Amino acid sequence: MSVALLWVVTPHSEAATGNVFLVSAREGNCLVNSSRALSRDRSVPRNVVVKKGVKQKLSVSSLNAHLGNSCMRTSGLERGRKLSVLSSLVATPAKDLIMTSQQKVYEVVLKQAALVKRVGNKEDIEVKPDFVLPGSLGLLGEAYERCREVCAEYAKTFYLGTLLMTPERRKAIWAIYVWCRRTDELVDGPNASHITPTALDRWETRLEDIFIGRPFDMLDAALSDTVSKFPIDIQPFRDMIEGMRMDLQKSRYKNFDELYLYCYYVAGTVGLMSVPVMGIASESRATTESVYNAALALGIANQLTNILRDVGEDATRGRIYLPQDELAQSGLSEDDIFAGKVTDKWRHFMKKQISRARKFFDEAENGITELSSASRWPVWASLLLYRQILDEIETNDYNNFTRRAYVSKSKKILALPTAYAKSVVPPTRIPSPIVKA
Ligand SMILES: CC(C)=CCC/C(C)=C/CC/C(C)=C/CC/C(C)=C/[C@@H]1[C@@H](COP(=O)(O)OP(=O)(O)O)[C@]1(C)CC/C=C(\C)CC/C=C(\C)CCC=C(C)C
Repeated sequence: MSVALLWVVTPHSEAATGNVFLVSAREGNCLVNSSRALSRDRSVPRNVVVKKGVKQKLSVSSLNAHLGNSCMRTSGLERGRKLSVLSSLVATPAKDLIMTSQQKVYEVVLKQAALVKRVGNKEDIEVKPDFVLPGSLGLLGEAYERCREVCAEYAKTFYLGTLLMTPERRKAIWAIYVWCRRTDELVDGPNASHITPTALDRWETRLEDIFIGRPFDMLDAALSDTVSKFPIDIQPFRDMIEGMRMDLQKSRYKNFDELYLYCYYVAGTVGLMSVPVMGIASESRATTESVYNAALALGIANQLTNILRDVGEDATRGRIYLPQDELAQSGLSEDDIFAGKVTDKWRHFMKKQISRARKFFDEAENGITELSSASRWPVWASLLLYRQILDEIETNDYNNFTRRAYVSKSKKILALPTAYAKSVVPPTRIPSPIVKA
């Protein structure tokens, strides 16, 4: 993965403003809001303030490099390791035995949908204006600007799509994107070999701090502001970190149930984080749950596609993100994957995997139409572009061992007007079996 150079702000002076006191905890970009009075209660207004600093050229991975240092001295370490989604979802071991990963994840979907229903998710969501303290004028704006730059650098097409969204929504999506990208970089970036479960625990502590309005650095501050404005729950963020833990510990998946859970953790979560920002169209008659389910499906579809594209590359790292029982059913062994020979058995296996990924894309499609109008185009574009990777694997005669399936620039450009045409289709108006409760 390429590592783009980014401009980030490094605080260089301490600033005390009202009851919010920002301290540069070390030379790096560590922001600590010392106001312990800040409540966990989401109804209490939280001020996210970032400190003015000098610009320094850094990479995304170097932004995470301080994870092992003193900035993590704060309370979170004492809080101990967080419970995994499984333990939070499954009340009893007996229940654990009978629930599939899809059922467990669906409980998260219901929880997220309920939150949005409670808070309300009108298309014209009223976003609170930035609360700017004297001396911090525009710093939040600067934080979002850094997020915009990361997004524009790493995800060009998607970034263009976000420009169609309302300014508040697009800023929020950039902030979420940056947090996801940094989280992924922990286990997938150049410093990945140094990442330990403890480092991920610290990252989770930092996440908790973001949600209580105590951002550690500039980029965290943007997310802190975002989660104070939109009905976004912390669970999908925690779950993404859980996915990174899984990646550290596990390199084989017994069956699709195990793989599904991994895909939820690292990608389905992105869908759940994004919908509260994107908004559901006010005229939509679909249930909130069904829209969240579609968002989850798009994340799963993207991740399955990603896995199928990268089989060869992952194998060189000793990783096989494929259901082992299905490999065996097709008469394939691990050695066949490491040998990397395209055989009829492999083609047969791949056809089944591609067909499953396409089903998840199909499931996502209906949900996109229910999103607020300005959010539909970037999501359609992302679906069409990612789904084409599956077509390219077929074009490569299923050689995903030594050939990377890639969608040409011209095909990408062609997909954009198609995405636009799909995005102008209005949401369902007639009540359907999945009408809002
Ligand atoms: C419009 C849109 C796509 C919004 C999502 C924006 C967002 C917050 C993206 C974060 C993506 C990210 C960096 C995730 C970290 C984990 C990860 C890397 C997941 C893989 C993404 C692909 O990234 P890439 O091709 O760069 O992979 P490499 O790192 O190079 O290997 C994933 C495959 C998952 C991405 C998942 C999504 C984009 C979920 C999309 C779902 C929605 C936006 C919900 C839409 C709503 C409905 C109702 C369908």
